[in-house]
Amino acid sequence: MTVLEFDRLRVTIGNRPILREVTLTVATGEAVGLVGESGSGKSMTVKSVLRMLPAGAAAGGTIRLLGAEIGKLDEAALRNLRSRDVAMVFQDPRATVNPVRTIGDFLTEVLRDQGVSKAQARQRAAGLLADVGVDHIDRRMRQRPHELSGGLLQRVVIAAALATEPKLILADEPTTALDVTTQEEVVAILDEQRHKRGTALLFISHDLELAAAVCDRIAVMYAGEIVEILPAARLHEDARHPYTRALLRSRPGAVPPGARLETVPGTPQAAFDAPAGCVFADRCGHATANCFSVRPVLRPVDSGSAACHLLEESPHGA
Ligand SMILES: Nc1ncnc2c1ncn2[C@@H]1O[C@H](COP(=O)(O)OP(=O)(O)OP(=O)(O)O)[C@@H](O)[C@H]1O
Repeated sequence: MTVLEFDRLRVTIGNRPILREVTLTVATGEAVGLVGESGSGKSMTVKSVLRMLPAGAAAGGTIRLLGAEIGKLDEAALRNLRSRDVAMVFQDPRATVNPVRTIGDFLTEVLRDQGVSKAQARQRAAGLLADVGVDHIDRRMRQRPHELSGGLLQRVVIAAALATEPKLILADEPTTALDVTTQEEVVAILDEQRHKRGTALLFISHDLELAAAVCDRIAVMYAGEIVEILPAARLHEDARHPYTRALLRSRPGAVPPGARLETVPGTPQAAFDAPAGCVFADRCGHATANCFSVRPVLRPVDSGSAACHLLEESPHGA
């Protein structure tokens, strides 16, 4: 069953295109990673799901969440989805948790909003903290956010996200603000808990390898478009789009220690000044005249799909 479906999602701000024809699905219990460089449109895609786009933004195409078309929901239905069926985890836990309330109040409030009694809410909150690996639970419940490290606080945010037993978690760079060891621990907790509960996950990251470690499928974004979708387990073997391959070569682990690291040539493009044809054409070492004039669409390639003329049998078929 499909939990979330983007069908040719387009977003513009003023008359600037931000997202162009984003088509992607997330199935029940599936984890999909949305990866790409800064400005590629990952956050805008996620914000579209709960109609949280910035003022002045307009969306086209359709998004279906648990069968409901997002654009057609009234405010009450949207609030229900936000408070019950979909949870969000952002980069900075300190921006999510009220700084003057205790951790216990923060968690029990989420549960009380679901109609759970006060005593039960405290018990469930303690259980959730244990699930995400928080120790000294009684003390933590009495503490305020500034008394907890970033990693610990992000665990609290994950506990709150799990509290409503959502069908889908939207995680936007949930570990970017943390140091590497803490990052791994927090990602492992998210991974373990969503597997245990069968929760679907849309995981936003600029880090391909991190996304591949926790996701079933990876969607690679560039300049407001998805250029490739492939199974995470086949990332290195099956990546075919020149941009995905360039990203993989530019990872620190891709070269032996001391060897010079490759970078993706050129600078990232924004959707609004992308060329008429392929968005990656002017950074691609293999582009032909066709790539600059005709826009490629996602087509099946190996175990996934890619939008690249060079991978098509008939280069003019797009
Ligand atoms: N409030 C806004 N007003 C106008 N343009 C915006 C706004 N927020 C983002 N953009 C533009 O939308 C495009 C996509 O941005 P988005 O934040 O979705 O990228 P991202 O891939 O999530 O990047 P990052 O990893 O840096 O968060 C960028 O070109 C960005 O400059």
